[in-house]
Amino acid sequence: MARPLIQMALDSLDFDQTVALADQVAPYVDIFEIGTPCIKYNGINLVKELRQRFPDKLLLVDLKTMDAGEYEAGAFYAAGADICTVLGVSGLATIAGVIKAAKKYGAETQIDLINVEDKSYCARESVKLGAQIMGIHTGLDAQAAGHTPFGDLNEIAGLGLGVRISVAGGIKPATVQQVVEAGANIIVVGAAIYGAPCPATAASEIRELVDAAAA
Ligand SMILES: O=C([C@H](O)CO)[C@H](O)[C@H](O)COP(=O)(O)O
Repeated sequence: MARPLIQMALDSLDFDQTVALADQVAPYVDIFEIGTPCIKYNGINLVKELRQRFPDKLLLVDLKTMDAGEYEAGAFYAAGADICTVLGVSGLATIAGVIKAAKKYGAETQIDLINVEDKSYCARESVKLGAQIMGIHTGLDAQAAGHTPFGDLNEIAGLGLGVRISVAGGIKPATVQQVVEAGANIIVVGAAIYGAPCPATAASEIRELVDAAAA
């Protein structure tokens, strides 16, 4: 099995704390995600800062675009994003716009399937348009209501779409093996790292667990 990537969700609103956390966990993760609240609060300068500080990391900007796909995402790809997210619920025209912007910069598009009613249909159509990553995502509010991403992950992995699958939504050490075995290629971790007493230690533990599960 190819080594799954670990994506660190940077969900703080504070610019300096975000950069400091990225510094701490950098040795253990593959992708820095600038989370939606974080990018809304800090804007494109944070993309430029992380791009400059971490030229070897993949940078995902969690725009969760809902409209004006090409126009909105284009600026973030231009600033150095390797991946931008677009909401599956936005519809195929907006998804196609983000994909068009990504292609212009040799970058990638992730479809966030959060709250999409027919996830299989959305995933299939998005792949036809050229999306490279399907994002299985149970958001923070849905997590608080007791939901998990595991059922959706099994559904989308079972389609055999030939694209990478990202999973997010309360992933922690105890659930790493389950999501790797279910077919996730990108493991997104936020609170289980940034909420730990030592984020670097927590990230290191997740790295070991991911690599062991994939071995
Ligand atoms: O995308 C996220 C959330 O919707 C806020 O934008 C989180 O970054 C994602 O859920 C990962 O964080 P955890 O669930 O805390 O692991």
